[in-house]
Amino acid sequence: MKKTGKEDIMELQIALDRMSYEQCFETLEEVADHVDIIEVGTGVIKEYGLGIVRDIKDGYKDKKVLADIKICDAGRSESEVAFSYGADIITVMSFADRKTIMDCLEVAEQEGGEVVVDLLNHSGPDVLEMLETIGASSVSAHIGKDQQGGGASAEKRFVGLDASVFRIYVAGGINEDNLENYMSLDPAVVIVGSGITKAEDKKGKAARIRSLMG
Ligand SMILES: O=C(CO)[C@H](O)[C@H](O)COP(=O)(O)O
Repeated sequence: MKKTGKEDIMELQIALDRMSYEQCFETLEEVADHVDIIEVGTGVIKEYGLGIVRDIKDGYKDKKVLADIKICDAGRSESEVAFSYGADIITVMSFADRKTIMDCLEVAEQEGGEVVVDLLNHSGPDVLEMLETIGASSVSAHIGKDQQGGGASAEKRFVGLDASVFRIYVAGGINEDNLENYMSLDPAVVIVGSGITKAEDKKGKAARIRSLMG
C-alpha cells in the first residue's frame, strides 16, 4: 500500500483494548457504523489468540481489521499467521530489525494487506529515513499508555514525520477534547481506544469524534 495524501478522507480506528471477548463484540455493535477500521488490541490477542481477529472479521466483513500484534522479530512467519486469520492490517515495531520490517512488508504485498510501523519510543530521523528507504508507507505516531500525561505534544514527539512521505496513524489517549492536538501531524487514521470504549454512550462518542474529524 502506498502513502496517501490530503485528498483522502481521514479514517477512524476503534481500538479494542483491555476488554473481554464479549465486550469487544458489544462495543462493535454500538460503534461499528461510525468507524472504518477495527483494531484488535495487543492484550486482547494475547488473551484470546488470533481467533478473535478471525471472528471479528467474519462479523464485520465490510470493515478493515487491524491485528495489533506489534511484531518485533520473525517478521515473515508472524505476519503470515496474522494475515491467515483474516487481518487486513498488521503492526510491526520500528525498533525491530530492518529485515524483520522488510519481511512483514513483503508478506503484506503478497497478501494484499498493509503494515503499520509503530513508532512507539523509536522515531528519530534515522528511523524515519530507514523506513522510507525500505518502502514502509504506513507509520503509527503512537504515545504509549505508560507515556501518556508526559506533557510533550504529539508534534514535538514526532519531529520530522511528514504526511507527504507516510500514511500517518495517530494513537495514544486520544479523545474528543485533545483530538485537535494530533491534527498538526496530518493523520490519515485517528486511533481511539478508551476515549470511546470507556464512555457510557459509546455510539454517541464515536459519532462525535468522527464529526470532529471533518
Ligand atoms: O496500542 C495502541 C495502538 O497501538 C492502542 O490501541 C492505542 O493507543 C489506542 O488506545 P487508547 O486510545 O486507549 O490510548
